[in-house]
Amino acid sequence: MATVKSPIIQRDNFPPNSKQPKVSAVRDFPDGCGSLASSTCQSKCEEGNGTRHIQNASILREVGSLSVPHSKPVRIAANIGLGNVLSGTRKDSCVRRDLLSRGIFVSPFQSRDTNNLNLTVEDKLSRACINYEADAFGMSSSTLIRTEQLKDDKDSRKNVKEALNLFNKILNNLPCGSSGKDYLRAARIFFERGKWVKFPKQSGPIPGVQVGDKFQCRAELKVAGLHHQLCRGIDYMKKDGKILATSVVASGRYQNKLISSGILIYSGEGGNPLVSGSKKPIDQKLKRGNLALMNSKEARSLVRVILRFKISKRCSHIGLSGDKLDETAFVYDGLYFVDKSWQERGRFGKLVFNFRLRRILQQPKLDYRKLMGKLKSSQIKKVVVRVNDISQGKERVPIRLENSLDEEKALSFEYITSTIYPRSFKTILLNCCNCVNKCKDFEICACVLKNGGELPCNSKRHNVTGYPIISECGPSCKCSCVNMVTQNGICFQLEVFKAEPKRWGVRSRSYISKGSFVCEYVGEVLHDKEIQKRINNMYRNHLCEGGCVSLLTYSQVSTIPTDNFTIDATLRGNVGRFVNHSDSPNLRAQCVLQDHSDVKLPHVMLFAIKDIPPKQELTLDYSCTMAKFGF
Ligand SMILES: C[S@@+](CC[C@H](N)C(=O)[O-])C[C@H]1O[C@@H](n2cnc3c(N)ncnc32)[C@H](O)[C@@H]1O
Repeated sequence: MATVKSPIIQRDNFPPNSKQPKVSAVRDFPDGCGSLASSTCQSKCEEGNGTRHIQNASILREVGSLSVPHSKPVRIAANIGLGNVLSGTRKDSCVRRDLLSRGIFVSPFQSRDTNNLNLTVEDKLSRACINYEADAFGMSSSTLIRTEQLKDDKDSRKNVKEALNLFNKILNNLPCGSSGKDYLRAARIFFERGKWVKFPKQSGPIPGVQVGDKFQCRAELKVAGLHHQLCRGIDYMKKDGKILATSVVASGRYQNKLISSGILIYSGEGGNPLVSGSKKPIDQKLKRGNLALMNSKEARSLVRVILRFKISKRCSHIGLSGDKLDETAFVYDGLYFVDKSWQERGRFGKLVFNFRLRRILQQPKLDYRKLMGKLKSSQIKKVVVRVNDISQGKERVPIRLENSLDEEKALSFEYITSTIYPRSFKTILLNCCNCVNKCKDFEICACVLKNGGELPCNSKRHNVTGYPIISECGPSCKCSCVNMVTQNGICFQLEVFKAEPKRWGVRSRSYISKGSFVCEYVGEVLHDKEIQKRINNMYRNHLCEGGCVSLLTYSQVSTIPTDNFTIDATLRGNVGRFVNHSDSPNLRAQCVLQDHSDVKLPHVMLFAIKDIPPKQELTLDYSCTMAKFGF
């Protein structure tokens, strides 16, 4: 086992016990200057054609709160004429220092390299960097370029996407929720299924994963093969009897800092009372992750860096004023190598290991300002109004309402969870089956026989029948089988949102897999004559003012002749009343009998006919329904 002595450095700017800002690790520089920004150019650089100021190029950006950087970014390459330095005609001491500090030796012979003659400034610099990095990792430059090309491998990317899709399906089939525990459970199930084997740990790029890829949780990082640890920040593997770091996650729990020039100061693991498992602060030990990073420095091996973005903002809530909205995203920042390590006293006065990681230059740059902007605008900025649960606790899962366009709240109806039948309707209970436990004997089970001798759903509770009307096992059945899919209520995190010009619409915050039960279309069952009366009187003004009515006629969704009844969800209904029409819908209506046996007035249940990714609008084909009443 390697023993590495590292100097203990007491940094003046971080005295023991001093409060240092929490860092989630974000840096910010525009295209073209990020990887070239110097950590050694302090504040000014003299240039041949005038003095240029390089402001704050070396400032440690404290980025825990994802604040916009203090200084304006600088285009150092353009400002100080790197091309001339590389070709040896202009001696800019600042740039030379910068390149040398990165270990890039600018050879005076480079200018005589005939291959270099037609190269642009950037090409020259890239070439110098590739050669340097290839040397550093004991690879030829062509090896390095080949590994880069792997990232474009379409099949690998497809594989990673499929794996993540499956993970999300599992997650969304869990009994609701996307908490940390659910992520862990979903990851366990994902790997237990055996369809996907764990990627063997490897250092360097992961085929199919590209710089800038976003992940919602650590479990997704594991599924993609980027970082195998679900809790720890440093992942490592054994190679030739030594442990080497393969990836690190800068999540903000330790005092990591990202310097604007692609340098991450990564704090070692252990001894932090803020992290579960460590009760009181102690000196960090040179073992596990810390030892792995130390060995990686020696071996000059590549380390993948994943940054965690956390955006916290108060948003306008109804009922819960000033509620905090936290969104997290893990972003793959690319390959780094460890070039320096030291110990210093951390904020709890104990010794911590620090590792300086440098980003490999020959990688796509991340535009952090753009990324942050995107995250903020897509997740937070737009929320004008949010109601946490329009069902007010009546549904198993809260039904959120989000309006990012104006301040309307769409609450002018009564939320009900079961369909209201007309007074004249006489409930005739379904015949129950006598099965015990599961309905297995399809030749005897009365419920299965009503469905043509087949269970209408599979073990995943997905609807698999082509029957126009299905019978579920009812409340008086003695079995406890899967054939009660629609009786458990809504399972997905449905969200009502303002969808101009259709006004309100519905989407899911979680992934819905094909065949899943989404929700019932709940409302008042009324005769069409009564509906027409309402349209002519009660709804008239409402319609004139551009409002919507929510009607679903039985003749539209059922092939069985009905007695002209319609479900009106305009005044009383559930989330189903917000499902809009589409010619290429992702939901379909299925007639279901569960608590009564009247085939003319079944429950109308909405099932997914496609895999539906989160945030995609849920739609149904109901054009004829609207036509019936002249819309
Ligand atoms: C069941 S409601 C759907 C929710 C409705 N958008 C709302 O804001 O309450 C049906 C009404 O929505 C509107 N709508 C539904 N789908 C639409 C579409 N594709 N284009 C325009 N309007 C639509 C029509 O006014 C229709 O009468």
